[in-house]
Amino acid sequence: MATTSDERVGAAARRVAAVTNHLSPPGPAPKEGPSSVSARPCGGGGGGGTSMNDAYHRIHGEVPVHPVAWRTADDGSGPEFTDIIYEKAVGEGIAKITINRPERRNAFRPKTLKELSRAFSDARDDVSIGVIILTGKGTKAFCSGGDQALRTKDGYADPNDVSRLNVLDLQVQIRRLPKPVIAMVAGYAIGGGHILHMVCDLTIAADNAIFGQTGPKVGPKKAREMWFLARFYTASEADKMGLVNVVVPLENLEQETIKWCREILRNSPTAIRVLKAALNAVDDGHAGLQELAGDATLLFYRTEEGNEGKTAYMQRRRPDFSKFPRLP
Ligand SMILES: CC(C)(COP(=O)(O)OP(=O)(O)OC[C@H]1O[C@@H](n2cnc3c(N)ncnc32)[C@H](O)[C@@H]1OP(=O)(O)O)[C@@H](O)C(=O)NCCC(=O)NCCSC(=O)c1cc(O)c2ccccc2c1O
Repeated sequence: MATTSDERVGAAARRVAAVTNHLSPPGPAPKEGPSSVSARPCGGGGGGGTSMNDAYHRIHGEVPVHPVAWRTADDGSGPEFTDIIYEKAVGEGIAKITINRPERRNAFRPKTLKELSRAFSDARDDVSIGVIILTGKGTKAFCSGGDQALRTKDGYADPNDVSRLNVLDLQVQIRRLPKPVIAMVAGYAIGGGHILHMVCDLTIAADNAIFGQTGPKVGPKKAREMWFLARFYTASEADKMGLVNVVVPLENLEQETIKWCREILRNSPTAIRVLKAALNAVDDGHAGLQELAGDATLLFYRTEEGNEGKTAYMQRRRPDFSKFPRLP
């Protein structure tokens, strides 16, 4: 039977209303904090915006933007940190790792990298932590790369130590860490410091950020331009070439970063873990696939079906997989 266009529009409107009613909570929108902003950006840039009256917002409420209370953290595995500040937010799943060498524009020396590695490892193992912020002390620099005073012909070395390019291990550690790492960038991100923000999952840049030299994530022509000409680029230019996620006024940098963390923390940790591995797998070749396959194994270990294999082995019997469906 033919339907008129009015009937079709009416039916579509009824379907939308039914879905909306189904999703709407009975009461007013939940409030999570003393002050809040929209959880989904309105318009480009992702920098927040006004509240929207859609189903997502009615159910999830606003993302709070009140400041976090930081407490000093320690991995308990070695000497006290000197080159970094390691903190965790009280009552929230956020860790913050700050390179603390502002007098050197937060250049990293091998000691800095060892401490960074310890902190990232602790944040990874802490199941209460869901997002990690990497930043630099002060507003002048995120990180100016390797400490040139400690550069040798074989890499970088602290006095009496062996030279090597030890930042490469940290890059891999961040890349493979199954939790989002957000670079919170004010001031310079140069050389090895630029690569550090590139290997983070997201970058929130202050409007005073300056980027120099790049990894493979911008278009290949732009990457070559950055490497061959060694120019510096402003936050707004970096934004245009997709090098950062959002640019915010310097005074709002931490507030905006925390808001992104809180928004991420509302989502499934397992989904985020697998998504990070899947997004990296394209560029990381076999190492990326190994990580993704490892995540599939982890999911399998957590199933009844996975447990049957282990239980049968421990009980010296054949495993019985007959009750598990062979899904199409
Ligand atoms: C970052 C700057 C553009 C900032 O300029 P600004 O004018 O604001 O500040 P100053 O230049 O006056 O610096 C203040 C103070 O800090 C010292 N300093 C700054 N950066 C470094 C540094 N990287 N190492 C050592 N010291 C630094 C500076 O000397 C001043 O000290 P005073 O005693 O004079 O007060 C500008 O500072 C700048 O251009 N910095 C150098 C940037 C640089 O060359 N970075 C190294 C790039 S290469 C790299 O990082 C790297 C490391 C690796 O481990 C790799 C491993 C494998 C592959 C590649 C690697 C790699 O590329």
